[in-house]
Amino acid sequence: MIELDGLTKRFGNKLAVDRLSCRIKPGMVTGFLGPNGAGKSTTMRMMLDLDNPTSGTVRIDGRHYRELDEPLKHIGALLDAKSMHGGRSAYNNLLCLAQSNRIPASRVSHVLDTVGLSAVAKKKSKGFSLGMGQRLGIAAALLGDPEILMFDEPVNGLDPEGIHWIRNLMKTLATEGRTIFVSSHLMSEMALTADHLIVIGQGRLLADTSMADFIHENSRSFVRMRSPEQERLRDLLYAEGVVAVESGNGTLEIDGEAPERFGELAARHGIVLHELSSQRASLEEAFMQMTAGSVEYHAHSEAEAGPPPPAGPRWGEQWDRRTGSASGAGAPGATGTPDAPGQAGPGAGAPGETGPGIGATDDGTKGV
Ligand SMILES: Nc1ncnc2c1ncn2[C@@H]1O[C@H](COP(=O)(O)OP(=O)(O)OP(=O)(O)O)[C@@H](O)[C@H]1O
Repeated sequence: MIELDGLTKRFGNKLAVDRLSCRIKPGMVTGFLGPNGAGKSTTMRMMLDLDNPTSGTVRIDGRHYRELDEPLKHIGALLDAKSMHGGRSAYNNLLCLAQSNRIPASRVSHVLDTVGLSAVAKKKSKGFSLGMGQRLGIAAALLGDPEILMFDEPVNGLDPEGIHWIRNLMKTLATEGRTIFVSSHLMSEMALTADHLIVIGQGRLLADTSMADFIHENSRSFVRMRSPEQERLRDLLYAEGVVAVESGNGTLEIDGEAPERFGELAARHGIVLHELSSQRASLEEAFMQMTAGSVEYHAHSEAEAGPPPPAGPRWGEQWDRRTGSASGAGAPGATGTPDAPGQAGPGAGAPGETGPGIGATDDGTKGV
């Protein structure tokens, strides 16, 4: 279990994380979502004691990271796959990490096997592809066989087979009762992997809910009908007291209704239908809707912005009414500069730890 209480991080004038409180529970995959610059990485770094909170606390199984005897045995993390020592082999990178955390060397071969890198174990990691680097980072996270695992964008650079593999790995680890916390920008992937979601925007908690509830509460469900006799159909629906909105391409949309009723109605009146379908927004649409007011970095060209939304009342408007949020708000912010010196460094404070801990390599750079 990871517990955040009022976790706050300020970089100069920039409030990166704003009084974040939540529990990340064992036995499930918890997805961590937020637009660019929302504060996800900063939150994860504070969980690993790589950044000092301005205020608030993080507890890992009831204790601060620094109080964990051998941190890698409690929490494993993939934050930055490129942080391994490039001049060392995959095996030696992991061996150094194992030795400095009193983890048996036998675990090195075991985790290399788990991530599918046994064949290249003796190869220098600087020659690794992005996907191989990700796998090596995941191996490092698994090294101490920890109960808590944290992955920041784990599918970056992975091919479809690799994405499938990491998805199953996370689910299996969760089934074993571990706490799995994962951030990703790939919504379709998150929808397939996560059981629970924590969503932040501009450092603040926007949602802490099950995946099913998140999609249900933040997306519009509607029936889509398309007919070569659209006017007749619309008149018929109107006579039945049903509000149908034209949405282009000859389709009509009806909010929150069951399709059976309209199929039967059309059949009774001999109206030909070319489409009758039940629609629900995807996680991606639900996420974009929820975070619309807290997106910091917007695309401004027409091409980037995509086609204009179809006419008629949209579920976004409904959401804005509920929350009072203004869609599309937020000026482009400044890109961050490195944190001030003096923050908790690699493997900071772990009692008796002589080498790198989580988040550190022995050359002092951030690692896993
Ligand atoms: N070391 C730093 N110094 C100053 N500002 C920083 C620093 N690190 C992060 N920031 C700022 O804090 C905010 C949160 O950044 P963070 O990297 O945590 O967001 P994120 O949600 O992980 O973004 P992304 O999805 O783009 O990776 C951003 O506005 C960022 O510019």
